[in-house]
Amino acid sequence: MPTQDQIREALRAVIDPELRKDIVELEMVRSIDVHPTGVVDVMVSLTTPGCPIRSHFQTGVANAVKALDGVTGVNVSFDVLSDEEKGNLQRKLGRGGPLPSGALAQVKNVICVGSGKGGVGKSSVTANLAAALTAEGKQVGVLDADVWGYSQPRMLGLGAQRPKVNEQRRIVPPEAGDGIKVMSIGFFIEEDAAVVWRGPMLHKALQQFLEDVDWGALDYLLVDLPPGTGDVSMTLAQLLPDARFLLVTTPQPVAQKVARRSAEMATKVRLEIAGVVENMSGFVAPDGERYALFGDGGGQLLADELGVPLLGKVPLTMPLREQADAGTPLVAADPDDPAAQAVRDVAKGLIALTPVALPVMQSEPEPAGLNVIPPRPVGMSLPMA
Ligand SMILES: Nc1ncnc2c1ncn2[C@@H]1O[C@H](COP(=O)(O)OP(=O)(O)OP(=O)(O)O)[C@@H](O)[C@H]1O
Repeated sequence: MPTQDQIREALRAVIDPELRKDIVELEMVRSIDVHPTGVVDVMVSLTTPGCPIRSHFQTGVANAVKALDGVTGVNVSFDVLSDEEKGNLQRKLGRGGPLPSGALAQVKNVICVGSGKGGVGKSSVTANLAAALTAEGKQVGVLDADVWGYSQPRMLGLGAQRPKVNEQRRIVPPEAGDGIKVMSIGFFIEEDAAVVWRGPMLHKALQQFLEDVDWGALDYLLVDLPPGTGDVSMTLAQLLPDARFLLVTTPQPVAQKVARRSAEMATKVRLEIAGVVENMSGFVAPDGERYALFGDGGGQLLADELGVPLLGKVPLTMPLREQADAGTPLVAADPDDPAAQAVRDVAKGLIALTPVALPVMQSEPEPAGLNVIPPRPVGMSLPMA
């Protein structure tokens, strides 16, 4: 059976990726209890209750302790450093200013919006959902991670913007509509220029969007993923372990099958699936008549298969497309349009699903052998105004 000291020593392997020091040195290990059965309880103190890297700590601690001889199980729980402890930590780190808790430290919920295939309206749903959440009084950011088919700047009316850098050397996201903070690769390259980068370069760009952008306090950060299950989704899953996944599909059974692959990917990388949105769910003619152009029921089928809620069925309406092209989401321009109403329902459903506060959590032991902390490559430099 390991002693407390041996466990503490093993926990030096768990690094806070933002402060770049191990959790023992940072005095974030609140308590260690070793039970005669070989079960070890570890409590870790976070700098902020909404700490986006919480599950990294959870996995890291579980793996580090489980590797010790005689350990039969690990329970990881969390609390938050007191103001005094944070002050001590600040002094220890030799910083006068506030604790650098990461660009996402004040982001309460990260929702990745994905789809199995392109063209199902994932970007339109994202832009309108951002407007709908804003209308519900939430603070919202949109990260356009659809690096090859970025469309958020256009859909949110920010086409020609160039982000600036503030005094803290953070990128300031341009704001759309009622204060929706937006970041997109589209801000950094010439219009219609093909984005040829991939692999590590992409990873760094996304990382910079997450870590070096001054997102500030947000209730929701919506991430518009590229279609499918490629590199970007995997990278983001690694960088955003606490994100949840919102799956957009169309009513056809074919689309639903493809979307399920995305869901499987999300599950594999341990992203929780929040729900399904069925888009292009019938065409509503100007006289209000509904025609099921793409069939019916695909969204519900997918939601049932995944055991998650169908959060909305967004019909095809011309104004949704027109407003996207004009740069004002339909939800903001005409909240009573049937498609806008459906997206507003999705927003309400999402809010209802979202835990409000983060109490002290008790977690199940994690399986061993997982990647604990994502690599933190040196930041790449994006051209800025
Ligand atoms: N409910 C809808 N009613 C009318 N038009 C829609 C609807 N949803 C999406 N569209 C239109 O369909 C086209 C594709 O939508 P969008 O770009 O949002 O899809 P996407 O899944 O994000 O595509 P990609 O994967 O290529 O990024 C756009 O022209 C958009 O305006």
